[in-house]
Amino acid sequence: MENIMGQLSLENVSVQYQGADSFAIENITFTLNKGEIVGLLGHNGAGKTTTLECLAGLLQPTKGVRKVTGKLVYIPSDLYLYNMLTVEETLLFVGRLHGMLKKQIIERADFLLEVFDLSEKRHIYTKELSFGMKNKLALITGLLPDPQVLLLDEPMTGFDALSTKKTKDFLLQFMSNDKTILLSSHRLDIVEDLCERILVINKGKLIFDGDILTLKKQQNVDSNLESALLKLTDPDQGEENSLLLK
Ligand SMILES: Nc1ncnc2c1ncn2[C@@H]1O[C@H](COP(=O)(O)OP(=O)(O)OP(=O)(O)O)[C@@H](O)[C@H]1O
Repeated sequence: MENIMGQLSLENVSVQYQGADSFAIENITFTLNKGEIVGLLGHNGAGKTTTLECLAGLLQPTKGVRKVTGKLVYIPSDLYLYNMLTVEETLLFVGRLHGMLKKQIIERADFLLEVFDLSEKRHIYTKELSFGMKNKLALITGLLPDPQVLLLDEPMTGFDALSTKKTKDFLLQFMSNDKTILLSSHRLDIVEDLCERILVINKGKLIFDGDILTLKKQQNVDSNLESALLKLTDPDQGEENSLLLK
């Protein structure tokens, strides 16, 4: 891989958790290029979070190599927020961890709080936010340092319809600045709206890497990503599925 900012890859990566008798993910290989927004799909326990944590550098692969260039931010699905900090204090704290100046943090926070309709909550303790608002703040903490690579695990859980629409629009706008996003979600409507390319993990193995349209064509499904995905991950089709990997 050339040293292009915003590129990331896993090469033959396997992870076996301590005490486990099998791999959580096995022999995973893919590259994401600058400017791509890619969906990471799979059933519960398939290995999506393990893959994201590997890319984020939080988990050391048992085997294989991880390569990332550029500033990367990972927002887990259950990001811990300090209860006794206000929304603004949380952003000042996170911004400082990223080496940002106070003026920079406040400017960017003003902008992002406005985008995500949280301006009125800036002096509220995080413990007083609703579930959806906490998840919005988690996403804002990720966007605050303007990373080149964003890894998102179920980023819009608890968002209402308008917030989901605004967030999708914002992420597409964010992408036009040549960012790279890997988005893990069970919300297939969100994935279809944002991503052309998807990675599908099934029982720890990458069984599809390609365009959503290609998957639908291969599975003989006209319009519905859910049906195509269910056909792909149907255990009875396991043999055929391994042939679909590009
Ligand atoms: N800390 C851990 N220790 C041991 N096993 C783990 C650990 N974290 C995850 N696993 C196991 O690794 C496998 C993959 O889990 P992972 O969390 O990556 O799945 P996922 O695709 O993100 O699932 P979900 O959609 O439910 O969030 C599962 O079998 C899970 O039980």
